[in-house]
Amino acid sequence: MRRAVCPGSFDPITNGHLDIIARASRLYDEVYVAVMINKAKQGLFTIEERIALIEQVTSEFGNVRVEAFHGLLVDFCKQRDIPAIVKGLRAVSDFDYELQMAQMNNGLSGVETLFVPTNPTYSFLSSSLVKEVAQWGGDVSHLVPEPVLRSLREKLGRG
Ligand SMILES: O=C(O)c1ccc2[nH]nc(Br)c2c1
Ligand SMILES: O=C(O)c1ccc2[nH]nc(Br)c2c1
Repeated sequence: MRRAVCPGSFDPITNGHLDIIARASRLYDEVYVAVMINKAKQGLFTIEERIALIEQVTSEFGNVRVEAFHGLLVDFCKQRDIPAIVKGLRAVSDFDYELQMAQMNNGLSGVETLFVPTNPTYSFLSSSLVKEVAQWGGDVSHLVPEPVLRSLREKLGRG
């Protein structure tokens, strides 16, 4: 059983994230989406809301499991026998940090990181930008899945 993990905060999941997860789900038998619990940062969506939204929009793939985690990603991987991390790369600016993390994770545990070039349509996309635009009433309907759009509108009363 070939497993991979797509880690992130997913606050909330965007079409860019969903594209990476969809492509990973076609490459691996089982894909874990690991939602990072970050006590230091109060997100717009709770961990439970993020997990529910991800489960809703990935259920059609049939091989995606969504779980919260805190601490080291390599420990999450070790506990579930996951040898590969799959991450999207939007631009060269992502690469510096991602390379450092990949080398650290591989050094710590042997877990490999595979990079998927994002669909150019989503190169500019991030959760924080979506939240920023939505809270000022901008149209993000083409940037997030429908259930996320509904939740954003409920939370922000706009967008
Ligand atoms: O949600 C995040 O924080 C986040 C960050 C970086 C990311 N790379 N690939 C994916 Br999917 C991804 C998700
Ligand atoms: O949403 C973000 O913050 C974020 C960051 C970095 C990312 N790389 N690839 C993807 Br998809 C991605 C998403």
